[in-house]
Amino acid sequence: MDKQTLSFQAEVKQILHLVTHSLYSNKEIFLRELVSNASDACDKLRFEALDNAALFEDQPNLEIRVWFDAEKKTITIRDNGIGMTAEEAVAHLGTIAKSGTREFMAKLEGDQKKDANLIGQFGVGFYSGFIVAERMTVETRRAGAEASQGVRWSSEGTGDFEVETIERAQRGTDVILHLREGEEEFLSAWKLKSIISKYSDHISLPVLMPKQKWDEEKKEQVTTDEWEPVNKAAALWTRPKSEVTDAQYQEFYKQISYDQEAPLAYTHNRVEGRTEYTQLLYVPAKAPFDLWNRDKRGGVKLYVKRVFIMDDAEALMPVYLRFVKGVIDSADLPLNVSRELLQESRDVKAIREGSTKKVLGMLEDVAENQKDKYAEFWKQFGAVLKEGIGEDFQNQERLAKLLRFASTTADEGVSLPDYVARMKEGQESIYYITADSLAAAKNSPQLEIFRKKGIEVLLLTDRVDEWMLSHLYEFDGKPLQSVAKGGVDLGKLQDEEEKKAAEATAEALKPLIDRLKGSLQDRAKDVRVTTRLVDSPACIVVDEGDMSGHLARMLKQAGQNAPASKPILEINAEHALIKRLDSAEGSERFDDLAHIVFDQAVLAEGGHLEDPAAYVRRVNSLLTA
Ligand SMILES: Nc1ncnc2c1ncn2[C@@H]1O[C@H](COP(=O)(O)OP(=O)(O)OP(=O)(O)O)[C@@H](O)[C@H]1O
Repeated sequence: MDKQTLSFQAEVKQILHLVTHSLYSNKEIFLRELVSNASDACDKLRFEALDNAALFEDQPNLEIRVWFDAEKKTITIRDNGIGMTAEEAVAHLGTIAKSGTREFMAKLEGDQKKDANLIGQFGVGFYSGFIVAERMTVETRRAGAEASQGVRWSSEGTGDFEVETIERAQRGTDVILHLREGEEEFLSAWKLKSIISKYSDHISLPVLMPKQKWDEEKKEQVTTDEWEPVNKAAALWTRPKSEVTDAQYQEFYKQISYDQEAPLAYTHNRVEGRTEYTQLLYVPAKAPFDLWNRDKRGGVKLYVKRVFIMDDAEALMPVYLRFVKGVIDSADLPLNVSRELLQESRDVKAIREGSTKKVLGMLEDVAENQKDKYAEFWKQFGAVLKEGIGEDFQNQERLAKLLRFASTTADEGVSLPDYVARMKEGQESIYYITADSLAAAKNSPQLEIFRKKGIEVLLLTDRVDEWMLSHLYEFDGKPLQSVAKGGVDLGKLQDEEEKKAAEATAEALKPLIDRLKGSLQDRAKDVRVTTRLVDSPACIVVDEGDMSGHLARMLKQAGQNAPASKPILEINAEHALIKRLDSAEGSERFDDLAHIVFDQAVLAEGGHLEDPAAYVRRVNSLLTA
């Protein structure tokens, strides 16, 4: 191919702009990114060579070399990995933004564009070279290709790049950084070594640099022809726990997650027995921008006997733990395992179960010993963890203990064990209400009797709550009961006298109730007297088996059909408005008043009126009467 000049794809240009303008405060990461790419390229070669050993050519030892040239002001990162064809170089280094780039760029707005943390979370990879380089040249040849199929790619990291075919005997890739004015500090063996050992110690391949020697005559360090490894070259997770420092665990996390913040917790174990594997798993402190995407594959990398197999091996973690990052290295799986095989493997099932238990254990530990941290975790990931209640029956009880809610006692952080410990004598159920917002839940008329009697009610406002509750019937032997469904049965909490009085009132109001049923026959399934209200005239409840108003609204918003079931109107016999209604019986106003009472109950519950204009007309006619 003759020399061609091509344009970067729009998203790539944006990334390049961000890289050179925003990541300046942490320049040295360029070396981490490029060494990591070199290591990935070697992993890929090792993997492809499983089926085709000829790809190793005459160089079976995979390695990365880093050196600099003080005169030319260049730094070179060389790997003898998989290399790239011309098409691959064009696609990977310029015209096809990595999956997620577009979505990511769309998410960044205004000032956020300067936020290095967000950019870090995404990982800028190859382009980070332009933080320190005014030009990057890549010389590469795909393993197995002819020497005449070498490629030179070169760019100043602005609008476009050049590619041409070159002769290249050496397999793999050289990335050559032509440093910008002012970046000379990186032309130092000591500096480069210290960056490599800081960021790349765990890389499983040797990273070599030319050996330095003290020259007595020149009185300075000079570079020799000998190469020496500058990293430990043992994958972090293969090292015994006692030899890995907290700082190294944290650094490894940054590399695999692109999260600049320290993880919330991590766990590192070697599991022996029928299935043997090593796991190093992290729970992040902050949710990634695409947490809600359930199709997003998990963040766990799979290795088999230290050979990298695949990123994002989703079969290794349940979907509701998709925020977990880390590495699992199995001793049992075949090296040529595919995603499909993973789904069916019994070993994978054992690994997934073991890893799930470990993650839950980590979370329990944080919840128990670092309550503030757990509260923050809950804000970030709580709603995702709730998915587990319906998806992981085996661990449902453990998960239920990890849940946190708002309640009528506290705005956040209430656990089910907390609730149970505070239950009133004679209270048999765990009461809850679902609503669109905390304010709507708190002010719901259905809570009035519970407030009056000092009974705590959980206030659930997450979108997944309704779904979760359809899988969680009880906790600690106590049923979970909605205060907006069915009749209120406070069981032993209600004394006999109260019950008798309620029955007597119901009897006395029978004619009124019958009349109301007539007026509202198209809107209410039933009308009855209730003891659940204190200050409000009426409220809407649904039958035990029916869908709650909150869930029906959510379904409608999502464009789905909610089964049409009419609610039940409950009235407060003690309320002035109901008394007024009673005395209006027989008058022509009765119908208007009945509808107003019903509409107000719908509004108080957070519902929408089907005919708001009719409501306004009725209220106005009363106001002007
Ligand atoms: N040294 C290399 N050898 C072979 N291919 C490379 C090398 N460096 C980069 N590439 C190719 O270029 C692509 C883009 O690299 P880049 O670092 O931008 O992203 P990435 O490595 O895919 O993602 P990330 O950095 O987020 O892990 C890589 O996926 C790989 O295909």
